[in-house]
Amino acid sequence: MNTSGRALRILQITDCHLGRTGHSSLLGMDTRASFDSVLELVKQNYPEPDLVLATGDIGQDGSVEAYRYFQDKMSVFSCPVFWFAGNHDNFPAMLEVAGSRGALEKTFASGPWQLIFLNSAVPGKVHGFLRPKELSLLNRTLEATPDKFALIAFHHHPIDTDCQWLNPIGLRNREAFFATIDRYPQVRGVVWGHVHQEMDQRRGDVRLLAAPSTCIQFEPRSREFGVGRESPGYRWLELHPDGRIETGVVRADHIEFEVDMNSGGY
Ligand SMILES: Nc1ncnc2c1ncn2[C@@H]1O[C@@H]2COP(=O)(O)O[C@H]2[C@H]1O
Repeated sequence: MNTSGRALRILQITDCHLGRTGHSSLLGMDTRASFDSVLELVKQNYPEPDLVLATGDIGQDGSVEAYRYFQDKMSVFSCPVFWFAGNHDNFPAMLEVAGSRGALEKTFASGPWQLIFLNSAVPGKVHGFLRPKELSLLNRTLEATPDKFALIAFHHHPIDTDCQWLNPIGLRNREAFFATIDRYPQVRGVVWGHVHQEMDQRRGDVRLLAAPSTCIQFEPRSREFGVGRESPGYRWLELHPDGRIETGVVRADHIEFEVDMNSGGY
């Protein structure tokens, strides 16, 4: 592997839950306003990523307008922006707005790194599942690129969280996913959204990472659904030429957001 050169800088934004109009909200939070605040923060702290990765639940109501809003906002970045579906998304509407597969491509290679984006959404369901087609793409790509480090992204969590209520709605066939990546020592990271909170764990040499939502947060360590007090935010990742991943989460702590803290779900 070529271990010289600089790191590939990635911005991960996730679970934006954007709606059809400027008045759309989730549990009382204005999701366009919180998304805009997170992007303001990105502009100040991480203005020139090499790639933006939006890991699902970009829209809340499946409307074309929500994806248009997202796409317009992404035009501030001069780098490639990749997005894929979560359980709340509407793939045909995403495709209509994207105009071509461009932003919805499944793989991207840069220097010593190979990125693979999978669709874990199951129509009409909240939980995730990687269909044989997705696992086969994963397997094929990893087999073809043994000389590149790999980062894999999809929407649903492939490991349990410390929130009991979230565990049944993660990736259901996680064993098949891990059985696949265990055959490829070049895999260095897996990133996802869905859990509306930060996670950073390891499984051997593989970093397992989740990012906060750009809108409401879920309360960590809770048996039942609970809204978290933390602010919306984003994750940055730097993929180094020697296979190391540096990463962190930044939150919009300076802004007051309205959210219904007593909600029992949505
Ligand atoms: N009280 C609840 N109990 C279980 N699941 C819930 C509850 N409220 C919402 N959900 C679902 O859990 C999902 C977690 O993330 P999503 O934003 O995908 O959408 C959420 C809802 O579909």
